[in-house]
Amino acid sequence: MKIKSIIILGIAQIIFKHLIEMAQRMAQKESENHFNVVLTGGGTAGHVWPHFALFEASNSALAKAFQENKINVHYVGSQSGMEKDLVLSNQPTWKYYSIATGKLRRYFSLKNFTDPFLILLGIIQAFILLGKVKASIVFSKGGFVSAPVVWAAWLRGIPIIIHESDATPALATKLTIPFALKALVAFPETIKRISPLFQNRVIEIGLPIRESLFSATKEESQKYFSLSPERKTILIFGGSLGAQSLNKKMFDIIPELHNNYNIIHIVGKGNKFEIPGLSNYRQLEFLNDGMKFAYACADLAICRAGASSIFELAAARVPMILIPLGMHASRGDQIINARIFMNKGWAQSIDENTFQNNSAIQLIESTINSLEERKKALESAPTKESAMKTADLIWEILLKNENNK
Ligand SMILES: CC(=O)N[C@H]1[C@@H](OP(=O)(O)OP(=O)(O)OC[C@H]2O[C@@H](n3ccc(=O)[nH]c3=O)[C@H](O)[C@@H]2O)O[C@H](CO)[C@@H](O)[C@@H]1O
Repeated sequence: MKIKSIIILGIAQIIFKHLIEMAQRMAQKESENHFNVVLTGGGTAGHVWPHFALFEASNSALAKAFQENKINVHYVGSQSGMEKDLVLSNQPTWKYYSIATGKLRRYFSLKNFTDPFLILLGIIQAFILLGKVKASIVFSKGGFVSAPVVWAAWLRGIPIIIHESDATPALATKLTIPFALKALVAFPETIKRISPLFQNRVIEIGLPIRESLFSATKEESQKYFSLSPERKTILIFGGSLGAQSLNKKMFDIIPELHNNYNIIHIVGKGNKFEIPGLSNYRQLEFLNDGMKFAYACADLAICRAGASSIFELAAARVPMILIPLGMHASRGDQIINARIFMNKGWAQSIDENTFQNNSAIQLIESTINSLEERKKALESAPTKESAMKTADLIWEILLKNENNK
């Protein structure tokens, strides 16, 4: 009886030891294979969608690892910026965290006295958060929310990659580049605008574009908007927030354009305006997944010259008339973006003050008469390769960092 108990106890001990070892091995393997990728960027959609593109890049190791649950994605944005809505409504498996944000203005505002404290609070919140989620890497797409996250990541010694979409570096890029391991740029022209001190970390990579944007056909898109397949379609939009002054100019000429064309007009949240009696005119505030239908059925786009919009349109081979946001409301980034696209033959660019009434209609008509030629010129524009290149670079740095631990 005693011998029997000793044998049973012995076997139980062996099984127990084996189970513990197995659990330890699994935990070790889990931590070896698990990365915590932290994404940040916000304010407008151009600072958010490129993140999505990385995880849609088919065949990229990063996207595959994410599908195999080897990557946790954590998004750090603001409490009220549009990044929150876009992430929460489109990415159910990503975790969203908001931090305090403050703006660094180059003009007088009473908020200039309080915002530095918000920025400091944002840095502290981001520092705690990055530790809590055990961040393996930070990828920043710019916007005011991103700088505190990058600074906090630097304090923690986490590798940082930043990306600038525009041809001229934004303030967030200038403030974060000293702390970044790599600074990616969409336009080759941006490189010369970056301080010589940081040139060694700059890589021209293009602009990551979501593959899903190209998943719709013209026919299904015409059905989606209930538009006549007999007519050419003009897509009008002013970036992700809409552009009130551009909308006003368009409202003046839409009744006449409507005689010959289908029109999809994205006016921006809160900018709806009723124009009665136009059966081939569709007015929307913002398109989420629907943007793929807008690109698939557009024969011509009339829009601002935000970087994501113009790279996406070029990739979708949609001829464009660009009306860049002027110096009165920006650092002039869109003017330069538009000029570069125009010089390459990928777009036409016109000053907002010159674009009005009859001359605007003439420009639109003449562009529609030369669509084939313009589409041909667009064949030299980049398509989806940037998302894959960016995702690969992030993956490479993740692995390298893991091996050096
Ligand atoms: C006013 C302002 O600050 N503009 C800047 C901001 O614009 P913003 O981010 O709005 O402009 P972008 O053209 O870069 O991006 C717009 C994005 O919104 C998407 N979209 C648009 C309409 C819609 O209904 N649904 C939708 O998803 C487009 O597909 C595109 O991906 O960031 C850009 C990138 O740094 C800059 O070039 C712009 O100068």
